[in-house]
Amino acid sequence: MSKTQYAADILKELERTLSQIDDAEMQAMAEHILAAEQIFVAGAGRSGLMGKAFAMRLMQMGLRVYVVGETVTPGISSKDFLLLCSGSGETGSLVAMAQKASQAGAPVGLITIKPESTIGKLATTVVRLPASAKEDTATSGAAVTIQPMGSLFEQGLLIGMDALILTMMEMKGMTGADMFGRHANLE
Ligand SMILES: O=P(O)(O)OC[C@H]1O[C@](O)(CO)[C@@H](O)[C@@H]1O
Repeated sequence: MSKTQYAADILKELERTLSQIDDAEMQAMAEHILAAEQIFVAGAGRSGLMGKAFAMRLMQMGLRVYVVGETVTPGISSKDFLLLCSGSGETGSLVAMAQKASQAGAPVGLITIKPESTIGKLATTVVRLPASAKEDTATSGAAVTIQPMGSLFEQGLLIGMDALILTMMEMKGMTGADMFGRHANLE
């Protein structure tokens, strides 16, 4: 198949996936994030990279945000919010984080393919992104995506979380210009 046809097929998969996100779930996630004193973001591998991209935008919105595992990340408390990005909702390190945050009284948010997962059951608020999980692509996921492992979920995460940023900017009456002043200048 041609390279541009592959790209066109990926875009079709993404459009189908993103159009199934529930607006009310996105709104609830935005409200939790804006209500938190501090936001902690985590995900494994490529899901985590998308989480980091989201954390950058939260910082540029003027929110106090940390990526879990960084040297400057403090402890979580009940006034904070933990946002986990996990297609499967079963990644071991993230399950442990969700348990610890819950024990500390912090609400947990999850963006996932599987709201019924272990993390989904621990979470206070969930956004379902109906892509195909990395373990499914070898079998039933083939019907959902031509892409390997969690690619469709990870792409959906990036765009879905950018939509979440726009939602929160609207809620706060904020523009891109307001945020640009916080862009890194040591690059
Ligand atoms: O999103 P999940 O299910 O927590 O899985 C994360 C894992 O999936 C991958 O993103 C692969 O698609 C890995 O980089 C990472 O180990």
